[in-house]
Amino acid sequence: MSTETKCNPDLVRERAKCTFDVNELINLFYGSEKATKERRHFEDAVLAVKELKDAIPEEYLSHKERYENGVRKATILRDVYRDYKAKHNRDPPPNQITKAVIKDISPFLLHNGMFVPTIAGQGTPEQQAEWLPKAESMQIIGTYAQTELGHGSFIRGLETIATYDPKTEEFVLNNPTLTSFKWWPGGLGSTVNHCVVVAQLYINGKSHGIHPFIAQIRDLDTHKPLPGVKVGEIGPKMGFQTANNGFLGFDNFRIPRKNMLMKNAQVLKDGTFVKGINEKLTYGTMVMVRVGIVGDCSFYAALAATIAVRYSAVRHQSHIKASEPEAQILDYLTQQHKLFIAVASSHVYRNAYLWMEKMYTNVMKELSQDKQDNLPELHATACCLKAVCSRDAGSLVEECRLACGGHGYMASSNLPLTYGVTIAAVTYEGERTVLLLQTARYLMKAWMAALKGKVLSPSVSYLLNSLKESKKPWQNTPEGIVKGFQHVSFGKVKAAYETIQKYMKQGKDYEDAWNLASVQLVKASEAHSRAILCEVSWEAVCSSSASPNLSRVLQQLAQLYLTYWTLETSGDLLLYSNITKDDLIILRDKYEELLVAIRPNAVGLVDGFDLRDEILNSTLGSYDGRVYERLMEEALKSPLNQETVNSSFHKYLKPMMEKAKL
Ligand SMILES: CC(C)(COP(=O)(O)OP(=O)(O)OC[C@H]1O[C@@H](n2cnc3c(N)ncnc32)[C@H](O)[C@@H]1OP(=O)(O)O)[C@@H](O)C(=O)NCCC(=O)NCCSC(=O)/C=C/CC(=O)O
Ligand SMILES: Cc1cc2nc3c(=O)[nH]c(=O)nc-3n(C[C@H](O)[C@H](O)[C@H](O)COP(=O)(O)OP(=O)(O)OC[C@H]3O[C@@H](n4cnc5c(N)ncnc54)[C@H](O)[C@@H]3O)c2cc1C
Repeated sequence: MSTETKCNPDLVRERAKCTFDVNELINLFYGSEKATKERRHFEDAVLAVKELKDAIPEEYLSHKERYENGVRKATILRDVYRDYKAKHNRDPPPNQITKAVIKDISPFLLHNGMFVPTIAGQGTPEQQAEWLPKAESMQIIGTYAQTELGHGSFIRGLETIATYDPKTEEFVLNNPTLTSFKWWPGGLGSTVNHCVVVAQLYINGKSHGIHPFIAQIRDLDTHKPLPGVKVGEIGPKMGFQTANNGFLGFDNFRIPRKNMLMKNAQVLKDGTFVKGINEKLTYGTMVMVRVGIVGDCSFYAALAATIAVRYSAVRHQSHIKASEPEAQILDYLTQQHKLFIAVASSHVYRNAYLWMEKMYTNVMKELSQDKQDNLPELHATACCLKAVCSRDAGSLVEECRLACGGHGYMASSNLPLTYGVTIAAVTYEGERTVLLLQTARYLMKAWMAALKGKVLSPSVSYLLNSLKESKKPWQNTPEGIVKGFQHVSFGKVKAAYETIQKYMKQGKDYEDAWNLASVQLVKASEAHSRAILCEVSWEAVCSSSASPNLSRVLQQLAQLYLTYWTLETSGDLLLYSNITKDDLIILRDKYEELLVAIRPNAVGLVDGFDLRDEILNSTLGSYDGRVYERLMEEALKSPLNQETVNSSFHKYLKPMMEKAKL
């Protein structure tokens, strides 16, 4: 990081005000002092590679150049990872340095994030032995090709067909319609030579549902599509420009029988289909990635908050009091209201991610012993937390962007790109509403079990408690607020269930009643997520090992999150809990007190995310606060500023002006 001496004086003053040890926060956030050291060491190693530095900002490159530059850097980055592993005999520590290098999304994202994990999670030991070493060493490059032009959410409706031919012991892949073409997979456009293809399995004319197959689609030497493969790139998007999303269709393309990933279901040589213990295990990679997305949301909220808080400390505009100099915009309570929730939410998502990761690891361990009891809870929880955190994180990033005024609209602030990337997670890996409805299915089942007095899984056990206990008077404490959110969830789950029952009594069948109640069902899932986020994050803060100085600030942040959402959803709380108008007024005042209490530590808190300038990649957010200098330096990089007079003057403007004289 830059030295204090070169810093903008406002930031120096802000840092001097901080009441806790920033290094302690960094170590707590990333797990330990050792983890911080290792992460920084790895980031240093990456940033020392000269070839990874861009000559001009990516925005000035064409679509094609941007992709090619992305691949170039992704391959260099991959070498750094390999060298680290060879030297240290372990993978590099978790880090976000790809953001400093690729800036947008790596064309290898799907290779590392879904191709390799699907082989590991869905392949037999023999299949793993065949493909994992090649994939991990990048002898082959892959993606996860599931979504099609016609179907993304409803994967049982996928149209890609894999027909087993017992004579040759091969599967024949076909995309019989335009809508059956794979559409979206990252890296598919021009990068990968292999993919996991999710296709409908047919044996002797009988359908056996969707399964994952490994297909080599390009020649390893020439990179040309193999005969029977039609593949290409889908074009520019709102973000993900360097992710190289592509399309793919097969025409009687044959792959050997061993290319069906058979850890779960199997096809024997003679065409006998052997069912797996649970067909939903085929969806396993998606569950893993949804858990990871909660962690990504923490990162994106931290990144946007760091940029916007530092900028707000440096930016002066207008007066709070006419007699005083222009105020730092961070001193306006409205600005604190916009920004501190992003800081607080990043911590909440981080704690929720760590909690989910534990649940995921436990369930995976249980599944390896053929125990599936906790899989539905994992699926339901990953669905709703992914859905709620990604939507909230997108809104927080956008709010941070807006909070930077006009400069937040500059690409060089990195907030527009960050918004494009963050908001994509609302859709990919399961569209928000669709995932919330998955959780609602689970909540309805849990509710029916609660009505029968059955024991419920831990994440929904509050439904049973709320059913048994009479509603207690509201308590304006963090624990009281957590209970309040559980009451809201309880109330919404109950109301959605009763709405379904009402429609069924009116003669509707269950599916129609479900559709008619689905707005309520989605709201019930959201409320359930909020209750989890509040409970998990408050418990994490209470049990943390932080020093008293840091603990005080972390508790303030957690309380800010709880109070913010109490005020945002006060209507729900008035409907479903014993909160009163007076309680809400007390909490409104408390919320304002929290903003004021957090204000002196705002810069220290974002320094505590330890995101270096290269990762922030922002004119507004750098550690030294040289905002105006950087804005000008970046503007001067525009190709339009490399010439005094642009040729369009002679071609168009001058003739127009001369015509106008006639
Ligand atoms: C919406 C889905 C889950 C519906 O699937 P479907 O087979 O139609 O299931 P049902 O709705 O009928 O539910 C049956 C039953 O199964 C349970 N279940 C569903 N999924 C899982 C699961 N993963 N694990 C465990 N159990 C599961 C469900 O709860 C039901 O249980 P009941 O007891 O109530 O009967 C499905 O179609 C789906 O997942 N859709 C989303 C598609 C998606 O996420 N695609 C991602 C593509 S890859 C991508 O986007 C990559 C992005 C880039 C990046 O990551 O960076
Ligand atoms: C940036 C990005 C990267 C991606 N990368 C990949 C990849 O690498 N590999 C891959 O396979 N896929 C990828 N995808 C595809 C992604 O997984 C799908 O777009 C996603 O699952 C949503 O599916 P859909 O597009 O079919 O949306 P749709 O399902 O068509 O959604 C459209 C609308 O219909 C509603 N809707 C749909 N079904 C229901 C229902 N049952 N009940 C109520 N409402 C419903 C939705 O709520 C939404 O409002 C990517 C997508 C994006 C944006």
